[in-house]
Amino acid sequence: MASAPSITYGHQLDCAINAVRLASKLCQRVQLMLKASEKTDKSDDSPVTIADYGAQALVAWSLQKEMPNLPFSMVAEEDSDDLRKSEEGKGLAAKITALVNETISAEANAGPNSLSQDDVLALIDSGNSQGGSEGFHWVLDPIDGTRGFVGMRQYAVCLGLLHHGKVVVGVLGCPNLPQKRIEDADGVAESASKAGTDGVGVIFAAERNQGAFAGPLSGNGRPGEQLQLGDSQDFSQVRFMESYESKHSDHDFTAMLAAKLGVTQSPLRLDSQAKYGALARGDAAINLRFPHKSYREKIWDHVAGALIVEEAGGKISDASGAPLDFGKGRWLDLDRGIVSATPTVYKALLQAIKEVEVQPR
Ligand SMILES: Nc1ncnc2c1ncn2[C@@H]1O[C@H](COP(=O)(O)O)[C@@H](O)[C@H]1OP(=O)(O)O
Ligand SMILES: [Mg+2]
Ligand SMILES: [Mg+2]
Ligand SMILES: [Mg+2]
Repeated sequence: MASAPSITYGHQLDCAINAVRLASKLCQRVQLMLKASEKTDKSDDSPVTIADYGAQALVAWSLQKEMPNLPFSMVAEEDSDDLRKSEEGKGLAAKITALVNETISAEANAGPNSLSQDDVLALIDSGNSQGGSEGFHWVLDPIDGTRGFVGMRQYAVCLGLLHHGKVVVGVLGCPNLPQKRIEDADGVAESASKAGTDGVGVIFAAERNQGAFAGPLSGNGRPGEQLQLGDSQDFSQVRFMESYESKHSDHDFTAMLAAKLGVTQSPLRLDSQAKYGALARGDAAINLRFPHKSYREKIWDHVAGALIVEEAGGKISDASGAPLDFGKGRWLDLDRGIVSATPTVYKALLQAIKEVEVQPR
């Protein structure tokens, strides 16, 4: 008996790539003109900019335009509450609407002013799905690493697709990431100021069981370079990555882990899921995230990057080795932190975590 054909998600991958490219264009426009007044602070003290909202609206618009006949469910970070409450919020909503329309007319061959302010607020709120382990759900972080975005460092537009709780498509748009392998922290800092120029801006894309690919963010179609991780375990040569912000991941704990493994190179500190892309193309062999104890992870911070790492041949799990379960709603419950690495290094890393007694604070 012939076996059932396996499901592929090629059309959804193409649509996700187009949506991420469009939203990345909006982010690049805003980064050129960002002012403090266009940034608000949410109740968790994280910043949000007109670009976060605009990118969320554009991804929702683009996906629905390209797949009009499919039911649409999206789990996304932002909502329009703060844009409806105050005069200041309404002013931001008007700016976001103008920005979304400008980007659509410049990049997507649509007429100017094609979306009203209400349309844009509704698109932002279309990201309010609770997700879960049944059916299809898009998962979006319109800007991951907003602090990096504001600080002219790294950030990423991160879009994934869940099918029955498993990630089947993952796309990362990284406008400030160098297209060449990162050799040192200074090089990557410099690249962020050259966004939009030759050699800067990368898109990573993966489909389950079909591999992970990278290529220039500018341009069309699927990125062409397949990523396949090597697997050396020479810890004197291995470099690890972690958050730029020590508030987001415990740098003291990771330093202890690295010492236990015999890693001597200093860490590469980057904002956002750009780290997952950098791991998948071999810029570093380990990515460590140990948030402080009170922090609860959300699925949009890991869905797209996790598939890109796995399809490049890497491993990802929580700190106990348990797989990340993205099918439980908007939150991601896990043991202590999230680790990803090349396969042999990953095994040694889990062992080192067991042996290091002190827990992240
Ligand atoms: N207190 C916090 N601890 C850990 N992560 C945080 C905290 N506040 C925000 N984040 C999120 O951490 C991620 C950035 O990761 P990194 O530190 O690796 O750059 C982002 O998703 C960011 O949200 P946001 O998407 O709003 O930027
Ligand atoms: Mg945020
Ligand atoms: Mg995020
Ligand atoms: Mg975000």
